[in-house]
Amino acid sequence: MKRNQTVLSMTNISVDLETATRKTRLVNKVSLNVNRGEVLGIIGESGSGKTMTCMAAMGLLPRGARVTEGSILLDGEELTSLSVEERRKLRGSRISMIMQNPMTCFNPVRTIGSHFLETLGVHTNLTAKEARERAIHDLGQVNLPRPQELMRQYPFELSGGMLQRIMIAIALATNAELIIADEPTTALDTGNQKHILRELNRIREMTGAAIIVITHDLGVIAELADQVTVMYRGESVENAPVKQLFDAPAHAYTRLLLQSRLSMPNSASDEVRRGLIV
Ligand SMILES: Nc1ncnc2c1ncn2[C@@H]1O[C@H](COP(=O)(O)OP(=O)(O)OP(=O)(O)O)[C@@H](O)[C@H]1O
Repeated sequence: MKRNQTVLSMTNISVDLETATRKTRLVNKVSLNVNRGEVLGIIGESGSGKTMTCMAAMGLLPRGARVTEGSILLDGEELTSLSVEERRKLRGSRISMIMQNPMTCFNPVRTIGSHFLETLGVHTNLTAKEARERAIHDLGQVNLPRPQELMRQYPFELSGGMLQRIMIAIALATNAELIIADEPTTALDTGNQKHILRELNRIREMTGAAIIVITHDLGVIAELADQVTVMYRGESVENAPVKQLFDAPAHAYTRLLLQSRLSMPNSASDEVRRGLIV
């Protein structure tokens, strides 16, 4: 697969939420592409539809919400016509998700090793011994100390930053083609934010995975993204290469977003942002 090959292509995707009394459009005709080895950043204010767009790609929309129009292609394969079971199989194997709050993604009564081995057992053909070796290797790859010991630990014994890195290691071990990271750095302190950004960057270089990063943080976009989609009220108002977005934002909302974030203090990537924008 070549670097510029499209991994995920969403065209005119709409998501509607239907209740007994009314129908609300959460995502309106959004189109986006992400290529192999590239990072697409999705930015926009709270409630603008960033997560729902990605959940549509994952096949994980909340109850009552569904994709009502458009196409979602993963390596050219249409996902909207797959069954629930077929979509489930894609998650964890070809598509991996890194959640904002990793604590909620791990079962508190199971060890890290047990989570890892279950995922590898379901999504790869590795033997139990190979899976264990792979898990230990990939935990080391994301710079986690003492991976053997980690395999025996429980989620509550670890920090949010470590759990984020474990999720990245699981994505690495399953060779996911597409990784969706929803606010991967929001809950972390500055040091851990930097680690996560570095790991995501390394993964796309090492594996060629396509990565979508949902974020409020323009510093994260500046550091990581190749392409950016700006969302506003359920719509994608601008799609642009990262440099173009910062140098010559085309949409009024993007300009507003850049201005408001420039005047906002603090964030792990402030220095990056300053370097790029000021
Ligand atoms: N579980 C849910 N059930 C129904 N509607 C939802 C659910 N989660 C979000 N929504 C609605 O979908 C719309 C888009 O929300 P979404 O979570 O995609 O926004 P977002 O841009 O990701 O926001 P944030 O940055 O706060 O996560 C909003 O109107 C929101 O109220």
